[in-house]
Amino acid sequence: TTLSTTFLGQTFASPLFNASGVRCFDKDELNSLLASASGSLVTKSCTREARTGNPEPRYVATPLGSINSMGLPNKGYGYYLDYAKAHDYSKKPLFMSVAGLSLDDNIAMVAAIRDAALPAIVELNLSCPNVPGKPQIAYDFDAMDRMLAAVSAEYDRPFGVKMPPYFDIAHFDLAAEVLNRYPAVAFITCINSVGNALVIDIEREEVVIKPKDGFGGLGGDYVLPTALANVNAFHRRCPEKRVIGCGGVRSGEHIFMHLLAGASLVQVGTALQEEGPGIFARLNAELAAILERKGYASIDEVRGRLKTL
Ligand SMILES: CC(C)(C)CCc1c(C(=O)O)[nH]c(=O)[nH]c1=O
Repeated sequence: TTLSTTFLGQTFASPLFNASGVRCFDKDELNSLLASASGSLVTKSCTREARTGNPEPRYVATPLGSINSMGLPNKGYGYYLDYAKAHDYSKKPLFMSVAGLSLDDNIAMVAAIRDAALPAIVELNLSCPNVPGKPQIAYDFDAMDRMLAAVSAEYDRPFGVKMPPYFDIAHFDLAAEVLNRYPAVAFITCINSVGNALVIDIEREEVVIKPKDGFGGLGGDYVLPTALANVNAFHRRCPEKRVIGCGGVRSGEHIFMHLLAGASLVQVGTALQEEGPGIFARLNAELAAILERKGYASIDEVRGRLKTL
């Protein structure tokens, strides 16, 4: 059996890599992912200028996952573009995550990435903030449409989008309708963290993270069924596009679920943060054992095979 697959014309020895934001802040962390058994790596979502992000504690692990309100700390897009220019693409493909604070910032960043003419694959973070008082871009369908029209006009190559979870069938329909207007959107990464959760420490009778009164994005075991639903919903609605699964992956079995639901590649967030890049060797082995046991020759045969009753 083989874990290798091709995606946007590039070869991946394993379908597994980090979720953007996790262990990918600077070149040391990125090089640790490069040295790991992951099939790829993605950079921390970048903004035009470097950001320190929110005050700590801003990430906390819990028995069932994690909560975070990092506040987009990053080195600025130039740092990650330099990393992408120096990267050896024969080792493994590289994704760049972009999360501009405005449409103009996204345009400026993707134009610079375009001009660098690299094999790097852009993942546009649509959980990026909207104007104050309005929901994140991906929850404001007109704003998402305008953002994708502008970015796809500027960035004349295939790219992908990182989506927050949706919870209403009508929202799956509306979001997919917008995405299907843009053939340049070649893949959809589902899901980003489940927004604005609240974790409470009863001994201290306190929240556990400092920013936003303790409200933050949820990851880990809590989100696996929601992640699988979003992967499958967009897999069904966007047959011309690929889906990257993200959310709740901690074992080979979870990866297999994402593949059945329609994922082509699979990202690991909370479990990678907690276990470290060594997790990819463990997950590759667990996934290969499942494929062997079930008689699958490759992960491509599993994709989208989920049966309904
Ligand atoms: C939530 C934003 C700060 C607008 C984007 C960056 C981001 C963050 C973050 O930097 O707080 N955390 C996540 O779990 N997902 C994200 O996409």
